[in-house]
Amino acid sequence: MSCLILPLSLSLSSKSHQHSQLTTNQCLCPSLFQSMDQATENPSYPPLFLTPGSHLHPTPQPTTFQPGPTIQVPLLDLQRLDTDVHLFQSCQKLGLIRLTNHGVPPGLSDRLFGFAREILSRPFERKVAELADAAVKYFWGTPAVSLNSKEVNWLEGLHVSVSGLSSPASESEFGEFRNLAIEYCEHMARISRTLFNTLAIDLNLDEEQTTTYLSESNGMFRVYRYPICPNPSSYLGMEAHTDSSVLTILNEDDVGGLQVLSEHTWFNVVPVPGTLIVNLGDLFQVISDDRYNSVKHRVLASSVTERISLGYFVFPQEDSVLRSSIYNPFTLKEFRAQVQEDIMKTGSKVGLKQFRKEKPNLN
Ligand SMILES: O=C(O)CCC(=O)C(=O)O
Ligand SMILES: [Fe+2]
Repeated sequence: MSCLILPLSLSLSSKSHQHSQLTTNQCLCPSLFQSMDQATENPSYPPLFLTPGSHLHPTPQPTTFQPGPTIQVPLLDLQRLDTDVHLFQSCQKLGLIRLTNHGVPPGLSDRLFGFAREILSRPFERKVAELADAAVKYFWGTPAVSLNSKEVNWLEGLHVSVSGLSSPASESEFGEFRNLAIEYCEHMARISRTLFNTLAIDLNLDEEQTTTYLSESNGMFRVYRYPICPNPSSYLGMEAHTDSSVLTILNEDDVGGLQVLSEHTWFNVVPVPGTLIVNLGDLFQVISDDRYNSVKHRVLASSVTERISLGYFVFPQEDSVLRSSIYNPFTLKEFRAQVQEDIMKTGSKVGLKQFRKEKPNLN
């Protein structure tokens, strides 16, 4: 029997999530009702994610999402990068590495995870009210604060720009969280700079490019919570995407769910405590003339356990022109504008294809 969830009106922009222009849905699927106890009347969950009986449940995707085989992510020691011949090959092949010996104190990560959990488990209405105009922004149902995705992403999160963290507006409610986030982002900046400087050697970047193609002050920090999902084969925690950054650093709890696409297969990335995952973003692919790969990834939803992860994204200087033999020159600002325009038009990110000098032959 197919599971019927009948949305009468569901417009999947982040605005529509927030104002719930959703009317009655009816779900006739018994298995969903069985999962109800877990997912359910959690007052901290966005109404969009409440149980099928809540009348606000969105339409499931037609595709089914499943765990895949496990991938061995190359493990690199941040203290030994110079001598680690595997760095370039690892990044080129998969676009993903695991970092050990990265110097982030375990206590700092633990406290940040603790705060993230505490803030996100506040009642939904409180999160919305407190974070409406705050430097720390709350979002749900979409992969990022300003992305109007056509898919429902089974997640909620906090978004803050590194420059926003130092603004006085972020102090009050989030004092302690903010202090930890500042300290954490300083570590992220150090790690991304160390990695980028090493990779820059292989890219033959000159001094100016090495400086301007990575701007630590232009970083972004997000905390994600992936709520329990009654029907995880029909929804993704985060939809498949490549990151728009130069580099992304992920720190996850032990729940798992991250998957990467390699040779047409979705592989599970199994959490390894104490390590960080680094993935290359679109802008790294550009400045490497496609020698390095911006890896496609996604996050599975879970019907059993909530998942928390921390994401740090680093970008070039806003007005720095990225040059490549394969792509037309563009700035970060132009790239972001194009991504937003594509999402508005098509419901998803088109990405680097838009900037290619020679568009791929579609025939
Ligand atoms: O939560 C995760 O592990 C992945 C997050 C992610 O892909 C992103 O923020 O772009
Ligand atoms: Fe991502």
